[in-house]
Amino acid sequence: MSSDEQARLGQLRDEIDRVDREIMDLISKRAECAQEVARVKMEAHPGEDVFFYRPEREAQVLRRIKESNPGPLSGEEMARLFREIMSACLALEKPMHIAFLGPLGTFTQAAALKHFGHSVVSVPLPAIDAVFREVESGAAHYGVVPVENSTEGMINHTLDMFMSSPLKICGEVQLRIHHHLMVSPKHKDEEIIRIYSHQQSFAQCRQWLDTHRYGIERVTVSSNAEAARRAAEEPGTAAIAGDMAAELYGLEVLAASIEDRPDNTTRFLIIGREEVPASGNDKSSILVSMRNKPGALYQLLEPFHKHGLSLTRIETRPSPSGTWAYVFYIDFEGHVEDEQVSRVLSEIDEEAVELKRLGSYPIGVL
Ligand SMILES: O=C(O)C(=O)C[C@]1(C(=O)O)C=C[C@@H](O)C=C1
Repeated sequence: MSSDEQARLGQLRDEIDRVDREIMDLISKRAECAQEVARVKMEAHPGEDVFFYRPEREAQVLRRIKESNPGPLSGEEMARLFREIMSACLALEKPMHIAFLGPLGTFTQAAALKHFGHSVVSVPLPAIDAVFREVESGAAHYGVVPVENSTEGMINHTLDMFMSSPLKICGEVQLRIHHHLMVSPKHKDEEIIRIYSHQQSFAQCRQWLDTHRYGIERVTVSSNAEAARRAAEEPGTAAIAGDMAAELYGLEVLAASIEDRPDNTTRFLIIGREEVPASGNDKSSILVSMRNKPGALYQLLEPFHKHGLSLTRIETRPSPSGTWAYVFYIDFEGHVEDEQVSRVLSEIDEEAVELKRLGSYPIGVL
């Protein structure tokens, strides 16, 4: 290294050290403000269940950061940094217990960390209904469950849980899903005779498997983290799973991003016990059952058209009790506090056998 280069780097690193100290002082000031916010909330609601996590406020903060970011870091990158700062500030107020479809290393865990940041207590559970129960009982503050995949469609188990659960949808988060074929470095010289994965992951990589690993036995297991765990132990096996599972079980990636569609994305819902106030850019979800008669679907959709509300999804599910002919799961833009939304809902209510409001929540920011 030339002495000129050394001198220049020395100056720049001194500058970086100075900036780091300033950032640290400012983050500490921000954390003290969050602690003060917690005191104010507790004083205002003595003896009550205080909601420290404010999804609408977090969405507003992250949106503002993205919009006002001067660069050169991208808006997404800057928002991710602030996501972690807010997560640490919230943990000072109250550490959040987040239940999710486990085990550790699943895409649902990755979605939970993307949404809440890393300063949370992770509660991996073996099934979607167990996540609902954990939040319903109050053992976890919030839950994270997958609801739809861009390649494979809806996750019906999650939709069906809302028919009986009192929980509300408090948020959504989308995750680009990259699947990798992975093996244990201990067994990598052996011929692969079996591949483990979750049924959804097999479906999302079907064409790649048919082209590149045709004829190898495919064994479906409960999650792709479980697939990675098995591949780590059993010689002659591989797993299809994501980065977190590869890291957790020390597997080596043989073929990366083998999903058939490059835009393969899963949407996850955040479930909780309380309703979320409007954030300024929100979505709502409802379950509606209509009488089995001609024009029922038209009657259901007409108020949305009349009041100019955009539907983002409509799904039909079979009724759990024989009394409902159809159950429609509907997502649309807007918040129940909006006048048009409350008009649409009361018009639907007049025609429906049952209307269940699942919640209004900020449109995913990250
Ligand atoms: O504004 C609040 O209510 C806070 O508690 C502060 C704060 C933050 O760090 O900005 C922390 C947690 C909440 O989820 C939202 C925002």
